[in-house]
Amino acid sequence: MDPKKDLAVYGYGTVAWKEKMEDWKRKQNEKLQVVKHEGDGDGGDDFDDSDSVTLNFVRMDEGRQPLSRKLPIAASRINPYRIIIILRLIILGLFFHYRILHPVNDAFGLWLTSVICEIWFAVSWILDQFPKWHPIERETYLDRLSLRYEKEGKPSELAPVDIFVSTVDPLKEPPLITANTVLSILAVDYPVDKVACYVSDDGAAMLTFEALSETAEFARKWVPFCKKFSIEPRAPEWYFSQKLDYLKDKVEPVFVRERRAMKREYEEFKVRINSLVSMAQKVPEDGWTMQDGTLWPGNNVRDHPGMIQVFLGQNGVRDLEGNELPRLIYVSREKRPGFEHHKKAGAMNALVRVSAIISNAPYLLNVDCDHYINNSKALREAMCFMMDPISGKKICYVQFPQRFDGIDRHDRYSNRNVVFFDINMKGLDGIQGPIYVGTGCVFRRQALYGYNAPVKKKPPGCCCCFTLCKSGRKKGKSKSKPKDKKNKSSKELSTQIHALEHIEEGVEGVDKGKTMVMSQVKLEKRFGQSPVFIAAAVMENGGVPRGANSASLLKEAIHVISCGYEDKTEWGKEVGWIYGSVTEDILTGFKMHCHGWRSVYCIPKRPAFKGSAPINLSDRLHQVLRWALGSVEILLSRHCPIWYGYGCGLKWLERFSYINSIVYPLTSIPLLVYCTLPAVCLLTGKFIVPSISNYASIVFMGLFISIAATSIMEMQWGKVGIHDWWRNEQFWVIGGTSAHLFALFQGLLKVLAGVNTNFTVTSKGGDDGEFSDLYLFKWTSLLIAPTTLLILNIIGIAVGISDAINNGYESWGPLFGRLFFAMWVIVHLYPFLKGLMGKQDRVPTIIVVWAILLSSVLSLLWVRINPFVGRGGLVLEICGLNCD
Ligand SMILES: O=c1ccn([C@@H]2O[C@H](COP(=O)(O)OP(=O)(O)O[C@H]3O[C@H](CO)[C@@H](O)[C@H](O)[C@H]3O)[C@@H](O)[C@H]2O)c(=O)[nH]1
Ligand SMILES: [Mn+2]
Repeated sequence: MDPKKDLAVYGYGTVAWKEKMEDWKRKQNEKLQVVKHEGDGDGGDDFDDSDSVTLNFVRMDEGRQPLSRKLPIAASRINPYRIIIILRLIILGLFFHYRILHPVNDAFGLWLTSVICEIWFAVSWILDQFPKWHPIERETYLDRLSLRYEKEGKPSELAPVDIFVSTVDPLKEPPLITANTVLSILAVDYPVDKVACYVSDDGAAMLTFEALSETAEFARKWVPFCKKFSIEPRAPEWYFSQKLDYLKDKVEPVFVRERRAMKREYEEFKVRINSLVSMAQKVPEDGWTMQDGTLWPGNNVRDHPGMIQVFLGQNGVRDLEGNELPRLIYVSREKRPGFEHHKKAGAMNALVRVSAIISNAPYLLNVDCDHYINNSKALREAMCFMMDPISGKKICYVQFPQRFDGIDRHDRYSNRNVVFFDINMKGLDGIQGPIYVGTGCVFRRQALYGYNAPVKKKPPGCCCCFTLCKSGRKKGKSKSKPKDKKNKSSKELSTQIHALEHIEEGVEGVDKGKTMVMSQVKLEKRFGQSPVFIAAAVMENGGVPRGANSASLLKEAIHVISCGYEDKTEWGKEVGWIYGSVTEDILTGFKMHCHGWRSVYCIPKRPAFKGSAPINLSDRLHQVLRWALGSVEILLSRHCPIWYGYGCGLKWLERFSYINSIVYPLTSIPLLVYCTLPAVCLLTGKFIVPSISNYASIVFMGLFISIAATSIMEMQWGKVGIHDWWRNEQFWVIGGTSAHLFALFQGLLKVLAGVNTNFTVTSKGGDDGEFSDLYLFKWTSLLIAPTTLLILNIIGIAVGISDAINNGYESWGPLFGRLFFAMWVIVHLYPFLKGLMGKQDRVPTIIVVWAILLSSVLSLLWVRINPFVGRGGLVLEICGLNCD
């Protein structure tokens, strides 16, 4: 807490005031102690009026404290880290100075190629490094949240949240997994009337529909059980598979009994779901029919009407204990041939609109169907930021890290992504906030509508305003008189982003003034032709407009999920999830940061959400292929962060990071080249550096050490283990030489030839055995490049060593560098090699054939052409030194 700023905000303007307050607080505390003590003494509830007033004061005071706090990384950790970064930068300069002035005379091509690669690596290092300059962590105070918003005897004032679950293919995303996610949502620790769960079914599958119906029924037993015994996690599959001895600390017998009964109930539920799944295996000739005999409207996945079904939260359905349940709503948006549906982003936007009509909560949480709530207080954690009266207003979303279940112990393919989630994202949080990663993220609804972040304004009831802000003063006027718009200074106007020029003042004052300012026509152009949706969209604090009956609302809800609804509107361009990339997440978050919002990274001790990840090599490569492809799509689009959105709220280090997250597929080319160099060197006996001087070896060593040192220090402040770090390094090479490379070409194809990109959903393993999936092998052309690299380098090593044996003692010295270089490639590709071998320690023949073919062709070509070996004319003699 910054006393100068934050205290002023709370109305304690001066330091003297603050001291007085502290003094008062201390006295009150002492008094409270006494009261408590006496209370204990005569066993009594004999608080008199003044005592309870005191108690309330203390509570009120606590309730007024900020709901969260920034924890900067300790200076003793971060300062040495920064020094090393600067040193590394200087050494890098010296390194290039040397490299460029010392070409290899007899292998000029080799030298030039390697230097070009190194320059690219250096650039991408800078893009990656500097956003980590000022990492922070955060702490939340859930008790203060509750003191402030859940006053005893009054209805809870916590803000409502609409929760979105996306699912598309019940075969790859088993209904049991989706059901678990939904159950964990329905049982979340939050007032039930403030939670609504929307499940988007992009596959229009009757299986999903029926599984959801079963889930709703089971929730009536499951939810009261969770709440009664405060169990964690509230996804039954994961709760019951926890390997802990719940009988150890002599738990209540009631609990033991009910747990056993519940476990049986869950088993039965599972049987029902599984039988639904097995029934869904073979499609009847004339399509599916529902239980009441009518044809399932979604029989044609690409051509079906919009469907909405409210499962819970209406008609007085209650749980077994008679309590209300959160709402549960099934939504499958309309699909027609000839209409682009925009994959997940499109599905999310449909949900944004449906939910605006049905519940219109001011906050949204979105999760993938496999990301269940692992910490039932997750929503409260997010609210500690969003509902903070001072800092909350500027926050567009609270992102939680993705954590995973069911990953092999060694995390062979770096599925956990720990380096990204625990180092890079913390770094970003210190700038303008983490990027959005597609799941486990709580949004402010208004931020999704494409508004600008609010500008700082005078806090209400504060005598000593800490900033003077133009817009804050002007607002009062512009509300009453739209004409005043012209008076706005042009500077202020220029900070507004093009698409929003006609919208006054961002989010604030939506309730009161905006409807008047913005004409209905403009709103319709922006949000589409639904008066009900528009009425909901302009309400800053959510809530459903009064006087609407549910039948007409449902009709409107169907209207807003129709396939043509978004035509000629700003959906996907300025509003909602942004279209144009299969990694819609990066783009959507980027747009918000461009509007000046900040996001927050929240890492509760108990992970808030958990999901699954593909653990076999082929699926994993396809996943990173999709991610990289999404990045290339952004790179080549108008939203490319290199060009887009200057003069708006995006901070430059934040921009660096966005640039980094979309140009990384380009690194695959220099990486591939660099990984073939050692083999080339070994085969030709040349090297990328001339035999080096003492000075050069010091620079090289320095670079090496500084690289190691920055990594080690990052691991320290990020609390990442060496193992996770190393997996990340390895996968950087594996992904870089395969998936990223492919993505680059596919992305170019898309732009040049208009080939459409697919969203290949990753299959979420069912509950089958222990990591059997890890050894699953599926042939994919993604495997060719890394395999070739591996074989080339192995051949290189063999050739190099046999050469040295032939040529005697002296040739071992220079060989050393080359061997080291080649080994560097091989150890990075090692997990890949393991993946190729599958379980039986045998590489599938097709790969061996391909790889041997390719590498021998390359080696032969090599001998014929030999382009890197120096050609007299080209040799530059710049330094004139003859080092040996
Ligand atoms: O047409 C589609 C395609 C996908 N999805 C949903 O998108 C989600 C993510 O798909 P998944 O195959 O699990 O992708 P991952 O690579 O695991 O997902 C990460 O990366 C994606 C971006 O590529 C983000 O959308 C995800 O939120 C993020 O978890 C799933 O819930 C799908 O049901 C749809 O709703 N409609
Ligand atoms: Mn996933």
